[in-house]
Amino acid sequence: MDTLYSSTCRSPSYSVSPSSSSSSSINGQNHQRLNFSSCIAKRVLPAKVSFYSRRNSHLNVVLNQDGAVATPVTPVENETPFRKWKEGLLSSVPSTEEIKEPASFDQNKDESTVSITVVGASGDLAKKKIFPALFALYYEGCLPKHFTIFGYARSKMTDAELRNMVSKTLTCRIDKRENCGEKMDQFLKRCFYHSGQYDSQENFAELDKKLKEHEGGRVSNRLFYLSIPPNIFIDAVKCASSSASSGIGWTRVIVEKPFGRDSDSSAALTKALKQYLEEDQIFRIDHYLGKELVENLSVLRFSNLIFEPLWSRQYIRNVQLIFSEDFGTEGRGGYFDNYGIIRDIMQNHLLQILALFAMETPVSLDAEDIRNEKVKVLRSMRPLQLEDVVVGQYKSHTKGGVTYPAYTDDNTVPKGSLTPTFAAAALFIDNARWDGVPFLMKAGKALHNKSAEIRVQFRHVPGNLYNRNFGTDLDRATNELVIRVQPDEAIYLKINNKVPGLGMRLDRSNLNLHYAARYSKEIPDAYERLLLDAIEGERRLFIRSDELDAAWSLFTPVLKELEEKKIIPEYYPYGSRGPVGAHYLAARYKVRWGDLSIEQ
Ligand SMILES: NC(=O)C1=CN([C@@H]2O[C@H](COP(=O)(O)OP(=O)(O)OC[C@H]3O[C@@H](n4cnc5c(N)ncnc54)[C@H](OP(=O)(O)O)[C@@H]3O)[C@@H](O)[C@H]2O)C=CC1
Ligand SMILES: O=C1O[C@H](COP(=O)(O)O)[C@@H](O)[C@H](O)[C@H]1O
Repeated sequence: MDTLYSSTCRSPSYSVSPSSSSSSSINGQNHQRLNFSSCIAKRVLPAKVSFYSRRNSHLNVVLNQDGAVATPVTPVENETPFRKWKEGLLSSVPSTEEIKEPASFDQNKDESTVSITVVGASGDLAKKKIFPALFALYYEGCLPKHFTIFGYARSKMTDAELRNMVSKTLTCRIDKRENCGEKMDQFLKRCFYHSGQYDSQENFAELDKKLKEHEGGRVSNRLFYLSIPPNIFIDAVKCASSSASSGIGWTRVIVEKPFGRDSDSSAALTKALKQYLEEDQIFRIDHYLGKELVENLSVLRFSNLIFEPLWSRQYIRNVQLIFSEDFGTEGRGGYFDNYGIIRDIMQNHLLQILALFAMETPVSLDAEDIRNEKVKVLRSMRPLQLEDVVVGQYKSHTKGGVTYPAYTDDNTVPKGSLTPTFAAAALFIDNARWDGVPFLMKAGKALHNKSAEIRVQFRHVPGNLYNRNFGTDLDRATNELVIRVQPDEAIYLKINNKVPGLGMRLDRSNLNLHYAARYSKEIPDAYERLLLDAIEGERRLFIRSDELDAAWSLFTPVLKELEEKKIIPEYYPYGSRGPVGAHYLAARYKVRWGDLSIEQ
């Protein structure tokens, strides 16, 4: 059978049965070959994808490798999500956005525009990630025909100055360099700038006027990316929604973390956002969900028979989620000191990975089905205890004649700050699948390497015939699955193997899927995937408010305790492997950190 592709195309009027999973099963009479260059066609999705999860402004088709084959079944205007829901064909109520969307939108798809406004365009994230990701999408042909990008910030800049700033950060795909300079020029011509205050209705109304000029009377869809400090989120949302939202078409807002600093502040932020936006207009970004290997977690688990049966307390001894960076917080100390590593990395990135890893099989790949399962995991987690947390902070260290600073050497960090730059925690999911299995997390700045990985340590083989070949250290003989999220993406499984020869010597070897060796294509940056999803209205990789509440409920009590009791962090040298307390914590649950073993 052909590889199945699911695609969203721009032509109206046809829809396809999800069960049409091969060209032979497609109604013979009305085959149509569609020409399109939509980037989505290049994204392979499993056949059983929920075909109504995407916006009704797109046509979903079943494709073979070299093109699209669609069966016209029912005109799209008769198949709005609202109607499908009423007819019992959708499991969840369609979003207000979907209900509001005018029927004519589909017919005018080619004539609609998308305007992307980067609020805080002069800042670090915009330069480092957002503009380069937008260019990469353009480069790959993933942006709609009519699109405009606006930078918005207080800094005074002309369009030319913005373009100059942006151009310094653009790069071309290493696997496709042709016409790169030309593409950059074309992209930059679509970038504009408007200077304004974040709390000025007047300034946002000026932006609205400029956007309208570019939209040229077409159906206009608007995406605002809030790349600004959190204390000005609400002002910006208020002004954008009342003075610059789209009159016809959708308006969406991507909100960057941090989403509050505890349960109360997060709930207050959500409440304030919802004064101006519906939940389905809010796209809370966690860029780890856009990383290739994090997205692959569900594929690995749900489309390979060999993993899913092992995915429980019956076979898994412990799961480790490890994040480390080999640089400190220099330059971001002002932000970081108010948050610390638990809020910066654990409560969001690592916890999101844990939820995806541990969730039950969702009903479908629909955003709501996946998020429903994730939230169940988060709500099944045992409250985190202070004794299950270790905190550390890096101190100055001199190596090879170079002196690396302590966390508190940064001028923007208060002297004597106790903010953790390292933390380790033992978490438990009190449900039938994971009862008693420790989920260990570890995250730190200024460590010996930069990496993010998931390690799954399996149980011992009962009555193992080869036990005597392993000596006394049976833990070393257990299987371990490693999902290396970054750098140098890989999935490898440590197995025991006979060393070739006449004797019976065993060693541990890796069954290794090394991405650089297997795939020639460059892996897209997480922000590319997430921006594209936001443009398409795909919410699967964004955080829903109940997920956020559950994540904060887990960490808020322990964060409060750490702060109230003024727990002194364990100091570790810059560039080291972190505080020794992390080993004691793991040992309490009979776990050894996999990243610290000799053979990793
Ligand atoms: N940088 C990163 O790597 C990451 C950032 N984030 C989040 O993304 C968002 C943006 O981050 P980043 O670009 O680093 O932030 P910046 O500190 O660079 O701020 C972005 C822009 O906001 C404006 N700004 C900064 N401080 C204030 C202030 N006190 N009052 C009003 N405006 C201000 C400035 O523009 P102007 O003065 O021109 O108006 C600045 O260029 C934040 O929420 C951050 O937490 C999340 C993950 C990673
Ligand atoms: O959200 C954040 O992530 C970065 C790490 O992201 P990565 O994609 O480079 O791994 C981290 O440095 C930063 O402190 C944190 O706010």
